[in-house]
Amino acid sequence: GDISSQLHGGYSHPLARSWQAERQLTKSMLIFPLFVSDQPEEETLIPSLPNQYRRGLNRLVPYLAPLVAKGLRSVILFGVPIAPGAKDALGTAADDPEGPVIQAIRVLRRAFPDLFITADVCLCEYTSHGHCGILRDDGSLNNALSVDRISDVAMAYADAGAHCVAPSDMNDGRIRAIKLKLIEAGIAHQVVLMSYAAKFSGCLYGPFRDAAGSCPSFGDRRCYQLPPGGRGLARRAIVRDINEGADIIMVKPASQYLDIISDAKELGKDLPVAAYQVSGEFAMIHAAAKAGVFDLKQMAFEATEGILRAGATIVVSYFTPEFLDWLDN
Ligand SMILES: NCC[C@H](CC(=O)O)[C@@H](CN)CCC(=O)O
Ligand SMILES: [Zn+2]
Repeated sequence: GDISSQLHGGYSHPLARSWQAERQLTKSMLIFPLFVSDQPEEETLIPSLPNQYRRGLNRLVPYLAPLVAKGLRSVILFGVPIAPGAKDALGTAADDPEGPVIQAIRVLRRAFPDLFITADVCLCEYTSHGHCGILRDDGSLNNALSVDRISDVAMAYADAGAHCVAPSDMNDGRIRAIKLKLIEAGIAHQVVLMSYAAKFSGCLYGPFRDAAGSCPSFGDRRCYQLPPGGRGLARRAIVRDINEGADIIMVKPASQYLDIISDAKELGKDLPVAAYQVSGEFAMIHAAAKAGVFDLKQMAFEATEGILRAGATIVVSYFTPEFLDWLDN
């Protein structure tokens, strides 16, 4: 055929094939989620989330030290208060100075000075009703009270030393509220604000909710997480959060929402875009590999490289420990 129809030569060698990718997965792109329990000695496997554990404060440093030595650069912390009576309608335990997240921030900052510590900011792990905010009597979210509470919790984590706060609540206006409080406190210059800007309601969070005990006690999150079909709504939420001061835009889940990641990169071309490969995606890959559908490592790479191809340069991934080994050889 004519010259322009010949493409095979351009990817005829493994290195030439790798050159076709705009973005290559590196260890520094990975953020590793950690479930921190309020029981200091706990180390409990989470059955629905392969190889993931709920760990108490005293178990974190021994677990992370070898990972940091292998090149772990960043973690995101999720507090799991399992002490009886820890939960109430306001999620009071979320910013308890003796609570799991604030204590873990302090311990990890001391133990691993170079580790980038992100604190997830939400109330669902701490509220008796399991929703990501404060409710009205009719069960709907009270936006003003929720935004004020979420931004207070973000400030508590920033004050404790978190390098980054990442509100995963999806209340309207929480990015602006957090940014304003950071500015008022004079620390806006030293805290990264990562917004879960386009976070969709769906069926992919089950294993996380098992791990974090964060299932809503009634109803669902459809009135505040985005409807899976809402591409325009996601674009509007992304633009809104960029304008409210987000430093990083996150899309979640990832593989079922690659178009949204691509939109986020188009709308936020001057910001880093993150994507969260959520618990359901992770568990699905493990289950399929166990069922013999494909090789686990190959699929972990294929799914993650697809997330990068869509435009993400930061990936929240439960595969992080494996990638620290896989990316070395
Ligand atoms: N704050 C919401 C937590 C939310 C799950 C949920 O909607 O319950 C995600 C954590 N940010 C789940 C993450 C995951 O499934 O891995
Ligand atoms: Zn939540």
